Amino acid sequence: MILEIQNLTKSYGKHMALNQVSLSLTPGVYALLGPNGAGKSTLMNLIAGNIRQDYGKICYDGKTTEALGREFRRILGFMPQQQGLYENFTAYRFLSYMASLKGMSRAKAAKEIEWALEMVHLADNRNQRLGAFSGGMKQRVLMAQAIMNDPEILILDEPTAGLDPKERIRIRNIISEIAMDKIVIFATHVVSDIEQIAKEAVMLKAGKIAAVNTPEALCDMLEGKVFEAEMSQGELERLENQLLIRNLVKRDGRLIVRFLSETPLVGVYSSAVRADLEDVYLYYFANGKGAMA
Ligand SMILES: Nc1ncnc2c1ncn2[C@@H]1O[C@H](COP(=O)(O)OP(=O)(O)OP(=O)(O)O)[C@@H](O)[C@H]1O
Repeated sequence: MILEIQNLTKSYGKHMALNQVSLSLTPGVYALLGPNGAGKSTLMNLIAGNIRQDYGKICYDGKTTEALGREFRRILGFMPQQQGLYENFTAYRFLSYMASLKGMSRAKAAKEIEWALEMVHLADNRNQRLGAFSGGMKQRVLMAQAIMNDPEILILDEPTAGLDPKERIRIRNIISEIAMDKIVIFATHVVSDIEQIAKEAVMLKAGKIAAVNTPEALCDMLEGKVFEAEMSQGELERLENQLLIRNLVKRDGRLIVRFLSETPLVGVYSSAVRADLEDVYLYYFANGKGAMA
């Protein structure tokens, strides 16, 4: 199983949302990280065939997805960003409807719905209306429709958006449980969602791939660029424009500052620390201040 994306390019009018993106994906979870507008949804919608690229191609096991047509759609599960669900439908009716859109027979649909409801822990809520579901339950029912038919490729567009930490963990656990032998693409802004489960992280920035590697290797690349230092408020004010600050903690009137910098500080003792994925995210996509990459 190999999904190859070659030079994928897509513009909306004059705005190039995706610019020559190439990726090679094999079974495992791929985290798609990037700020708002980076092109994550565009990339996922292109793979799912919801929109068409201007240039480039997508191949699955050597054949283009266009040539595969319906055959490709059968092995694909897609969870869109939360949108107006059929609020008056019960969970079961919604899933039956989605199963019929996927062309499943009644008997097959009944089996798949049971399995998917169990997987997302909504078996007891099957007869409740979606309008009465919490945000987390809505996300889980959207995930249920994506995993019906046991897809080989599973695309999840921000499945944890707007969820509390408990629901987020739940979704993450469901993903790791079903990810075996599947190519899973998981878009998120929340680094902690994917830290434990991603085989590789794809850093997407302004429509281009800024980096793609294992979380471990991405952290290795920041060796010697992440520091901690104890400083006074005055020192912080003097230095803050030179630093990309990850966080600050106050201890006994002094500040412990974790920051990214190309070089150690002059005049303040700082020690290099091991980078984590949050640091990597900040390195590529720093909010407010310019990122380093
Ligand atoms: N249908 C459209 N028409 C015009 N511009 C679009 C359309 N869809 C997306 N864009 C633009 O393309 C760029 C990429 O959008 P996209 O939704 O792919 O980003 P994203 O990384 O998924 O963002 P978010 O995290 O906010 O969902 C953005 O600048 C967006 O405004």
